Amino acid sequence: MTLQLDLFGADDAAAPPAGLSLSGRLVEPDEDARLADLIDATGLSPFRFQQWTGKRMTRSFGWHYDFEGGGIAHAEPMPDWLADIRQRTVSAFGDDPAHYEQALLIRYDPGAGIGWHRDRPQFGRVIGLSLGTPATMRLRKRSGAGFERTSFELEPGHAYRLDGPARREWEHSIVPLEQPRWSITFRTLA
Ligand SMILES: O=C(O)CCC(=O)C(=O)O
Ligand SMILES: [Fe+2]
Repeated sequence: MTLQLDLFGADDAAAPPAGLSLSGRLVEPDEDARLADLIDATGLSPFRFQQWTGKRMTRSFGWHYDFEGGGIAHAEPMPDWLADIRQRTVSAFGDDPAHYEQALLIRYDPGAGIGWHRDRPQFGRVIGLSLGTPATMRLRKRSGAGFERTSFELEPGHAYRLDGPARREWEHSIVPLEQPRWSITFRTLA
């Protein structure tokens, strides 16, 4: 797995964080659209956190993080098409697909993004597949009074993996887009 350094923004001061890896193309454009349809057909619901309702639409399989209760609980098993895409995506990074027990499907409609966060500590490594419009994932890590920052392109049909410092020390976010984007993220349990 080679890191595609040209995908990193030229203005970013920081080197790519340790623990971030990017795949090559795993999904061709015609299949990209088919996967987006399959995601939509699962019955997505607006992300909710306390009184906030996000603009992004989500559905979890395997395990579900309950933002109200603050823990994880079993969710419906992954359908076959999702287990197939997990096989392809996770094995591209040399990992065992069976270890990635959670899948989160997201559709970002125009105007929807995801704010600065680290994924919940109940989860371990994260592998994400991007579909639809290209986007930029921003990364930041506290450094003195400010932040060290970097970013990379989320190319449709390509995947990223967050482990080590990229997973545990850096926060990530995606700016709202004008065209829809879908993602499938797989997580191990911590
Ligand atoms: O859409 C993505 O690729 C990232 C989603 C994300 O950061 C999350 O669900 O924690
Ligand atoms: Fe995340």
